[in-house]
Amino acid sequence: MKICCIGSGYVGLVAGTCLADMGNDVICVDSNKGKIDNLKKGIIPIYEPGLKDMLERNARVRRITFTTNIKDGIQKSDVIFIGVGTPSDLNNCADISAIISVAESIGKYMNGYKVIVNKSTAPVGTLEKIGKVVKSFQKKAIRFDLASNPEFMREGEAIKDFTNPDRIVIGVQGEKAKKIMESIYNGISRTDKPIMFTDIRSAELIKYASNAMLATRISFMNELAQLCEKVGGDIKEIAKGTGLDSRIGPRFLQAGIGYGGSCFPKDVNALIQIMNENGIDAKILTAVNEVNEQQKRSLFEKIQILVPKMKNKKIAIWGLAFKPKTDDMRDAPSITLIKQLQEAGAQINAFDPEAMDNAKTIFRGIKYYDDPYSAVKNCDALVIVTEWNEFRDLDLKKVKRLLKCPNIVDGRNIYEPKDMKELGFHYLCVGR
Ligand SMILES: NC(=O)c1ccc[n+]([C@@H]2O[C@H](COP(=O)([O-])OP(=O)(O)OC[C@H]3O[C@@H](n4cnc5c(N)ncnc54)[C@H](O)[C@@H]3O)[C@@H](O)[C@H]2O)c1
Ligand SMILES: O=c1ccn([C@@H]2O[C@H](COP(=O)(O)OP(=O)(O)O[C@H]3O[C@H](CO)[C@@H](O)[C@H](O)[C@H]3O)[C@@H](O)[C@H]2O)c(=O)[nH]1
Repeated sequence: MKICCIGSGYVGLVAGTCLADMGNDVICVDSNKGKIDNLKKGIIPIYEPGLKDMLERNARVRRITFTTNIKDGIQKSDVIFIGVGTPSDLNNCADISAIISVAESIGKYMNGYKVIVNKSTAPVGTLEKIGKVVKSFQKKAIRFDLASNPEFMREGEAIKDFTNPDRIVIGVQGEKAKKIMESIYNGISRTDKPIMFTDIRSAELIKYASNAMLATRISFMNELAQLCEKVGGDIKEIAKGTGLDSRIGPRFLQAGIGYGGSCFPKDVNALIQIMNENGIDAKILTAVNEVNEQQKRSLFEKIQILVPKMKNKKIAIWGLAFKPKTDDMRDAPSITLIKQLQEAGAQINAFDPEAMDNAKTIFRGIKYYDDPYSAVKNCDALVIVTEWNEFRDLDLKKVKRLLKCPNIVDGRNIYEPKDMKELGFHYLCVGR
């Protein structure tokens, strides 16, 4: 199948590369010339395990190519995947202007039947808008079909999630487009993963419902963690004990410093706005959001317990990315924390295995270090913000020797409170 992926960000690039690896001919289009120039040279704009190898393998045989020429991409393809960004606008609604601009180009340049597939997360009704815009920009009537195929990949696990997903959701009308979509995902469906065909509006809502449900679980556990800190109890034991109920399941029950990233915060907000616009008071999701904001701020309050006067104190931070195995800083809880620390007059020493280059575009006045040990030297406290695996096995006796004061605030519960006490740390974590 000849496929064009418009938007070569996280989703477009990972989906495009995997689709090429499944035997399709893929053209990746992006309006950002610098990004495309780099991709042509094999420079990948994101850190995603496994992506570089897969991309190189497919680029070598030209199964995947890159261009800024959207007309070319559209005309040479049978199926067009839209994967452009849908950031929050000033009212916290999803801004779909990039999708609409792509729809205009598709209408203008299409030269034969196409299946137009939206992969970007967008409000219910967006696919119908895309259809109207495409039609209104056509010079003569050319048939096309529409599909909503939301993407559920997680950053850091994106290749695995795309090639071995729990489900593939496709909202589509018409047998022809359904067959084409089925054949694209044949490689995946053969491994017994179900393709769920549904109506277009349900497909659009399934995406928001999934992210909002997961965010709800996290906020619920974070609120319970606050209770544990008042009355005793260990939130990790509570997650384990409740997660053993097969109706609940163990995943996405980790209390921490609040959810971040390019999806949960913006998608929860967008669903709240969609509900409000339709006269529904989004009580649950409003609370999910509020608990998350509170949880992000709570880390600073814990540091203050150990370091009451923050002015000119040195605080080491391990982990800046919103989660491990990515260099993505979008809506990372580290941004809230570092702002609070800097306002209180603290100096920041930071280390992250992958996200420091991106962090440098966000923060001012921070010192970056090449390894976790150098970052803690002479600091008044160490704060664990992202649970990179490499932080779990470090020499904590060495960390204690290097710190000026043996204070650790562990926002991700990666260590055991009992072990830390035995090692002589003043150790605060979340809900235990
Ligand atoms: N990041 C994720 O893990 C993830 C997972 C599932 C779904 N999503 C959703 O997928 C969509 C894309 O997310 P992302 O993280 O890949 O975004 P991104 O910001 O990383 O990438 C979007 C890309 O689209 C390009 N673009 C914007 N307007 C364009 C235009 N008119 N023509 C061509 N290119 C254009 C940008 O230059 C950018 O490279 C969003 O709706 C997001 O919510 C993201
Ligand atoms: O038990 C948990 C699990 C996650 N998180 C936090 O939640 C955020 C999101 O994590 P995760 O879902 O792993 O990362 P994303 O890459 O943002 O993926 C989410 O958002 C994507 C974009 O919509 C979807 O495609 C994915 O299915 C969905 O998991 C991060 O800040 C995590 O630290 C917790 O605090 N506790």
